[in-house]
Amino acid sequence: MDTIIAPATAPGKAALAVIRVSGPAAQPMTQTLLERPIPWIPQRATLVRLWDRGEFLDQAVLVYWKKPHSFTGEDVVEISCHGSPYIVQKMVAAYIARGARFALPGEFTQRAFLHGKLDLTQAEAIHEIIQAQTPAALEGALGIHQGKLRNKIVQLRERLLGIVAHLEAYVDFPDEDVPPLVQKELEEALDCLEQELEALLRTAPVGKILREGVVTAIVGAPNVGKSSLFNALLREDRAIVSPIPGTTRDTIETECQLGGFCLRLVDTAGRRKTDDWIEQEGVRRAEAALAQADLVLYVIVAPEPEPEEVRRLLPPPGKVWLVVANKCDLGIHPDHRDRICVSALTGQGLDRLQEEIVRQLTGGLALAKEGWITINPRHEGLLRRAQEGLQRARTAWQEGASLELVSVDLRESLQALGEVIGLGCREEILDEVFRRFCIGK
Ligand SMILES: Nc1nc2c(c(=O)[nH]1)N(C=O)[C@@H](CNc1ccc(C(=O)N[C@@H](CCC(=O)O)C(=O)O)cc1)CN2
Ligand SMILES: Nc1nc2c(ncn2[C@@H]2O[C@H](COP(=O)(O)OP(=O)(O)OP(=O)(O)O)[C@@H](O)[C@H]2O)c(=O)[nH]1
Ligand SMILES: [K+]
Repeated sequence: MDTIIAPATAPGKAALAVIRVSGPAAQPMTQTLLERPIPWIPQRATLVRLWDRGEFLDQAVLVYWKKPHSFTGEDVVEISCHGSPYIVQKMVAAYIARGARFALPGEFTQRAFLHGKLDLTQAEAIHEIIQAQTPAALEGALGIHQGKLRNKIVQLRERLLGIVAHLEAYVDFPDEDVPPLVQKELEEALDCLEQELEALLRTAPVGKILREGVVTAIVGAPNVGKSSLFNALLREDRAIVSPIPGTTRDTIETECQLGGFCLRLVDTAGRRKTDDWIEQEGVRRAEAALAQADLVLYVIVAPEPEPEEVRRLLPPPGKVWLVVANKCDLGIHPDHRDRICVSALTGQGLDRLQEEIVRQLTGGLALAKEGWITINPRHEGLLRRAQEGLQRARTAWQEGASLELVSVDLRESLQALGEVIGLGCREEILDEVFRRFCIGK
């Protein structure tokens, strides 16, 4: 295994910069940079002076982690130097000159995974901890980093393994039928597994919006108060409001936090001035424009009767669609008695709107038991595969197929569950996961 190096802190000027070196040569390479020898006591900070071929580099704090008791499971040296990009560059160059290689993105975490320090869900969670945009996203990522998802998957896998073992015990005795009592027991165990997979799968949509933000569209007829509502929602958490120029398109995206979610108000600025689009281009066009939204706030006016288009527009499936009656300070028409009524002007009802948005986004109580633990798209694909395996096994079982065939399907499920935590994953899949990380992670 070669020795890798990368700065662990972000590029740019800062009080400190941390450089991390991992691999068998971390210690001997560092030795050649030290002004004088040090005792190399693991996990202790040592103040050192570093030199490279007669050039003074910096005074720094060095921490040595001895294999296997390190983040990566290899010998690790961490150098905390002054946060000058030049110092960082020279330090890295000094190690490269001694045979180290600049680490690929995520390579330290990849090595931690390879040495069994983390499973794949925990490794992924490190990236998510860093990327978290909201307290809820962070809470979920920290939970997965602690092993909550891994434990769940390990438990499901062990139960399935038990079922397979039980079944396969009968394979060797083709003349014996599986006793009815055992059959019933196995079927119940499979049912139970399927339900738990289903519960995990249901967290995927929340996971998506926790990780990527909630693409939000505020729509409605002209002058109903869309801009005002937009501003009123932003005021909820002004500190984190930021206009971010879109990276892939020329649109301006504004983010705001709402009840633990990051709302991404996309394209509203551009569309705001031509809001008569409903009349102009018809309902179909309107639905197409909303296609990318996760959350649609359809604004109408509280003191007026329900407009006809509200009945005409069918909420697209898979989206949270809320009709919000604004300007309730001017009165509430009986049509809207059961609606969320707000006043963007006075702030009335905004708390309830916020609660309702969160309630709808989290799908009621679906998350309550697991906290904010949600699966990501990679997990989702694998859990679906696992579920399909179980369903095929059930069908085969009910149609009286041979036990061998049933167990083939169950083993396919086992394989998929294993891949969630990184067991038996192809190399390319692992590379794909880790290359999404930032440098030095
Ligand atoms: N300086 C520093 N800070 C850091 C990290 C790091 O690598 N270096 N981390 C990096 O993400 C996070 C902390 N995570 C870590 C996880 C495991 C080990 C580690 O050395 N584990 C060994 C020893 C355990 C022990 O002595 O109790 C092990 O698991 O064997 C270190 C950091 C955040 N802060
Ligand atoms: N009384 C009252 N007036 C409001 C409220 N919200 C908005 N308004 C007023 O309604 C008018 C239109 O508000 P906007 O926020 O510009 O409405 P809009 O839907 O973005 O309008 P367009 O951009 O023309 O589509 C403004 O004069 C606002 O001050 C409210 O809750 N109560
Ligand atoms: K406006």
